[in-house]
Amino acid sequence: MSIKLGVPSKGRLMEKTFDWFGERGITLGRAGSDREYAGRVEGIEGVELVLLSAGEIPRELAAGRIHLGVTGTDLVQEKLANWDQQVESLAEMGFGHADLIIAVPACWADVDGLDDLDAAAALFRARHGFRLRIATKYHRLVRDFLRDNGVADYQLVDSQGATEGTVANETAEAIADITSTGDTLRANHLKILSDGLILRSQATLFRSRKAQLSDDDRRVLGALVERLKID
Ligand SMILES: Nc1ncnc2c1ncn2[C@@H]1O[C@H](COP(=O)(O)OP(=O)(O)OP(=O)(O)O)[C@@H](O)[C@H]1O
Ligand SMILES: O=P(O)(O)OC[C@H]1O[C@H](OP(=O)(O)OP(=O)(O)O)[C@H](O)[C@@H]1O
Repeated sequence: MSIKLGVPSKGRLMEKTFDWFGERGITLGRAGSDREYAGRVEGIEGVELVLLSAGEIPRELAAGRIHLGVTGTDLVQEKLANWDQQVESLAEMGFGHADLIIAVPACWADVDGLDDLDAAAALFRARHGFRLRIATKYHRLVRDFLRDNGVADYQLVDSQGATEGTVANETAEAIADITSTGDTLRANHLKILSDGLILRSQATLFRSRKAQLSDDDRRVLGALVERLKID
């Protein structure tokens, strides 16, 4: 047996994760070409690298198929009910920062915060006969946040990408999505609600609370955590 470490298989998160481990003396890399999803680990024995979609890492951790995994806090909290019972956050890694926010058309002069959104939603329903639509892929986080903030008269519509475009395309009136520079929101004439921050996310190293560990695995995990200087 060995400790399985799940890392995003492409893009910004993968490269920065490789750098983060590299700075701590553990070299991660692809086994072969850029297209190959097998990984290699140098600098520690008994650790196996598994390259996965960032969006699948939460589920793999919760199922216990990987012992450790790197992904965004947004994806863990969205995809796992009672996420902290299934995984433990070991280290915030200082990259992949993104804020999950609610945004509305910049031209909605009367809507600044959630109370205004609630009022606009009631008006919208009375006028159009259906609920104001909020496009998102973060259904759990958005539903919980709006419930906790007393906004009820809306419906979520699923958007798995290019979410900011749904307002111009008239498939939604508002959106909930992640932003980092704010460029995509500005380009699509959207503004963030003044109290519309749902979650601050960053890349995080998680440990599965569900994965089985042999005595050897426990030793390797202890050594790895020590090497990564995690308290
Ligand atoms: N513009 C951004 N700036 C910083 N972090 C971002 C940005 N966009 C996404 N992220 C973060 O990266 C993670 C998502 O990465 P990625 O887009 O590779 O995942 P995914 O779309 O679920 O993966 P896949 O397409 O392989 O299923 C999330 O945790 C998110 O918060
Ligand atoms: O604030 P910004 O720096 O402009 O970044 C925000 C954008 O980045 C993400 O999209 P991504 O590139 O992952 O594509 P997606 O639309 O497929 O989610 C996110 O969904 C926003 O659209």
